[in-house]
Amino acid sequence: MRIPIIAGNWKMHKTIDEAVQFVKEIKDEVKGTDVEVVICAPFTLLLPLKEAVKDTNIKLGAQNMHWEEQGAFTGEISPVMLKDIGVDYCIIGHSERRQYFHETDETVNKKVHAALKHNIKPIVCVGETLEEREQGKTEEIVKNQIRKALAGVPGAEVTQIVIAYEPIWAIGTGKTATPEQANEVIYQIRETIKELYGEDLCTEIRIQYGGSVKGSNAEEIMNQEDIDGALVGGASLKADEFVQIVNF
Ligand SMILES: O=C(CO)COP(=O)(O)O
Repeated sequence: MRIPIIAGNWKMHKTIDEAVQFVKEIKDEVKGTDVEVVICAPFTLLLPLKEAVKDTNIKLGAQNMHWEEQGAFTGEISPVMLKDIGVDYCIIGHSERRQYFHETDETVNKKVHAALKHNIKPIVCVGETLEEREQGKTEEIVKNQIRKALAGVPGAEVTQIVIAYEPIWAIGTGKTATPEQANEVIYQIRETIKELYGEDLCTEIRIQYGGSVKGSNAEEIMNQEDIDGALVGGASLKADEFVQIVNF
């Protein structure tokens, strides 16, 4: 039985006051849910949010991390630092990081290993561009990203990982993949996990969809057989919209 996970990815948004206020507004509204609720916030908000989510069912995630524990890496944040705050999750390999900050399949893999070592659950993002989809390469691209992201991860740890399928053409564009399109690729991802880790583990691992998820389409997406949750960008910034998605 996979517990669905709905995670907000706030990207580069919100001040401390806004973040704390957001938690105040949603905490009673989401406490009855059966899904796991996560907010992935900018680094500056993690400590105040940790305090704000105390005694709630809301978990905390970061949006990136370095793979080293410490060192001369100006501007970076390590898994040790995130664990020190008490972060539960970290998004790894978001397409915006791949596109704007030179994240590669290799650095994604290093970060996945580092996160697992420090008991931070990685939310690993994969997804194709519009051009790749139009060329019929979606499956090949996504399967390849999965194999490289998980390289060297033992079966005993793989179910700690959450995978987020985020077609790049659906991020922030208002263009959602149809629930069937999303489910089809997520099914293929599960097949890849099956090839790598066998039948049991592939039915345990959670795979989210991300890309223009909002209150009005959350239910049809979440009702798909292989989709175990959502990674929500823009709509996770508005308290009422995020509550609606969590309570789909
Ligand atoms: O990138 C996303 C979540 O990580 C999706 O963003 P939007 O929900 O704004 O399309």
